[in-house]
Amino acid sequence: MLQVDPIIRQEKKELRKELIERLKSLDGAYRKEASEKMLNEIITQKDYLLAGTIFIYVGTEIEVDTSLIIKDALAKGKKVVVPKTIELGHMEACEIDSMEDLHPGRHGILEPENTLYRLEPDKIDVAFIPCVAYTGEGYRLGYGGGFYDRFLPRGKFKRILLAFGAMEVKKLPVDHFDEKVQGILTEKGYVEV
Ligand SMILES: Nc1nc2c(c(=O)[nH]1)N(C=O)[C@@H](CNc1ccc(C(=O)N[C@@H](CCC(=O)O)C(=O)O)cc1)CN2
Ligand SMILES: Nc1ncnc2c1ncn2[C@@H]1O[C@H](COP(=O)(O)OP(=O)(O)OP(=O)(O)O)[C@@H](O)[C@H]1O
Repeated sequence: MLQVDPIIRQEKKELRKELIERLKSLDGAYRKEASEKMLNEIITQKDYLLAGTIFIYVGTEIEVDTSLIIKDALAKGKKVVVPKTIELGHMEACEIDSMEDLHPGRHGILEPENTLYRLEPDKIDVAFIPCVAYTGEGYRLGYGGGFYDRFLPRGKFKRILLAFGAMEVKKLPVDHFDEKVQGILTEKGYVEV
């Protein structure tokens, strides 16, 4: 069994609550402008340019509007795979051909209806990862499902966090199973960690 430190778990829980509130309170105009800036950043980012297959989350109302990037990637003939949740903590990467392949699933997150077009994680070149908070060192805090901590070790793809700069924090509680990212893309630009 995986050992979870109860103190770290509690710290994450409290921080998550606070940061989800911060995420919700971001101004709509900031969200829109930042999402557009992220598209402009990404289209010049080397890993994205070279990628044949990208794994990218489908942003909700409060997250980055990743539909801009999804459409750009599809228009450029890249293979686009997105998360499809199977059960708590387990997601698979499924290919889409257009935004119309997406339907509301758990928590209203848009996802493909079935796993018919599932792709092995080792076929992914770059993964764009969500968070509710991140540090400059590349640690992230998600909604607490442990989805990404389990998924990321299944492939050797480049891991790029895609988030609002407003969600950066100085420090996060880190447990032994927490997976880091290699790059951070925000509206302020792209940095490697
Ligand atoms: N846009 C987007 N897609 C994403 C994520 C994300 O953060 N953003 N995820 C990032 O991981 C995964 C989905 N995250 C989820 C997190 C929680 C639950 C959920 O059902 N939670 C339960 C309670 C969980 C618990 O018991 O702790 C619930 O709220 O009922 C579902 C999906 C994959 N897709
Ligand atoms: N590799 C793993 N194997 C088994 N369980 C795991 C693993 N990683 C995380 N977990 C479980 O998932 C729970 C949630 O982890 P954590 O709080 O780090 O999620 P998160 O990073 O916020 O969420 P997400 O990855 O879904 O965005 C942990 O308490 C732990 O029980």
